[in-house]
Amino acid sequence: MPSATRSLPPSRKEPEDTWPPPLELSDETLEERELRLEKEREAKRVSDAIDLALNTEREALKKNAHGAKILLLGAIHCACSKSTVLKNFMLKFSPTTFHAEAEIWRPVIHLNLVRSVNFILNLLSPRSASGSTSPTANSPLDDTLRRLCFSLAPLKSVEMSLTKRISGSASPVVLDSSTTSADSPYAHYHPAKASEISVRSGAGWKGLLKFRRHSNASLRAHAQTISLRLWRNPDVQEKLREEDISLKNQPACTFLEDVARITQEDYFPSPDDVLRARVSTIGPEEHRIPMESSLENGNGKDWIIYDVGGDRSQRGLSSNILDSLSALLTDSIAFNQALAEDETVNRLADSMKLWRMICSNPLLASVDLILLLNKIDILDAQLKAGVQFSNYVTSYKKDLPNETAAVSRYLLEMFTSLHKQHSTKKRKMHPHLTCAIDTKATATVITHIQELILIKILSETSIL
Ligand SMILES: Nc1nc2c(ncn2[C@@H]2O[C@H](COP(=O)(O)OP(=O)(O)OP(=O)(O)O)[C@@H](O)[C@H]2O)c(=O)[nH]1
Ligand SMILES: [Mg+2]
Repeated sequence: MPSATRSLPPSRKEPEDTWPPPLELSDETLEERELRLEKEREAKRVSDAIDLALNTEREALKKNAHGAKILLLGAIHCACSKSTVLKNFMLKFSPTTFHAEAEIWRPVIHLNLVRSVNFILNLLSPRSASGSTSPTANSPLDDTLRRLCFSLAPLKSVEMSLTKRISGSASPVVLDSSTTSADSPYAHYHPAKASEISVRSGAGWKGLLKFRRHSNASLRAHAQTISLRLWRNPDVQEKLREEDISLKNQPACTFLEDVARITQEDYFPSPDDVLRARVSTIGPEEHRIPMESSLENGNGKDWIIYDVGGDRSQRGLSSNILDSLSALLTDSIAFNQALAEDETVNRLADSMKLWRMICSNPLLASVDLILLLNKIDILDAQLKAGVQFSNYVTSYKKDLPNETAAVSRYLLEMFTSLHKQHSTKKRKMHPHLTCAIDTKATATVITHIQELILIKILSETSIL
């Protein structure tokens, strides 16, 4: 028989560190009490071991983890704002680095300007008889324009030397309308078809530009002629209208408005200039964005953005980035343009196809999706200019308003419903309509993305 002794002697106290605090069990025998305490000590040992393991894991995660990993998706060579979105991230999170690098964009901005000028000169020049597609082919160039073309002819070699500096080769990787000869099939400029100077991924091309400040003396010498006699020349503007060319929708071409400012000897590119500067990137890139303010991201870690590139049929995802926390599709709302590589495919339709593929990709099933539909400013300008959205997107009824608010709502509904239909698991998506060259508006969108991602990081590291 077990001892019948029941209550504890009142004088005996539990040690202070006993966990959990003793229960007052007046009918507990001494043996039962010992047994209970042993069980409680064991439970505490297990609980402490779990806490220690969790803390060690949390610390290891904090040490090794990056602030966030983002997979940047978007068609290549579509000028769908991938690089511009990246520049916005850099400006927001790493303003000192952004400003330090601004100088590198100076020759790019000058090249953008020179190419716009040479494109116009190409358009005005008399074409060779064979293969010409220009309406100016048969009309004699008036004397003033001829003299103008002659006086700006040296800019061809300025373009070549800038191209060489930036891409490392005198001829661009891909030719575009501004540099093509008169009988080239590109003699007609079309924004969707215009390929541009391209640089290979990596920071190599920036390295090339870092240490040598290029002289823009030749460009400066022609600044007045470019601005007053060419760009503000009503005949030239008329010619562009006849050809149905809107350079104003090409941010890199809008440097024509700023010739005097950007050709000054001490010109230093502003953030807006850097965002408008255009150089096409080839190949996948990994961008590490250091956080300058640890307050901004909570733990001061670098953010890594993978621009995985891809093509229309397949977007390769490598296994080492599959644990990426978020995927961000950046695309432009190009409802009235065709793909450069296939004239029969509408770019908006292609964007939707890509979005469908991303939503249904099993590898991304658990990844948060963020959608940035860019160039809302161009959409707005086109609708205001009378371009009918319903002519290109036939599911948009003709009696619906041809206005930015209604069209944007419709676009968001289309992308949201594709997400719902094609996601294999239930998850949220975060859509935004943006103008990526508007730094202020984009900063707000990035703050929103940042909050989403930080909540996710914190919950994954069990801090929340
Ligand atoms: N108006 C306007 N222009 C934009 C917007 N986003 C980007 N751009 C401009 O469009 C051009 C192309 O943008 P990028 O960011 O270089 O496009 P990308 O997707 O990196 O293009 P690739 O490197 O060729 O694949 C640049 O001159 C940008 O300044 C926008 O929202 N509105
Ligand atoms: Mg790019």
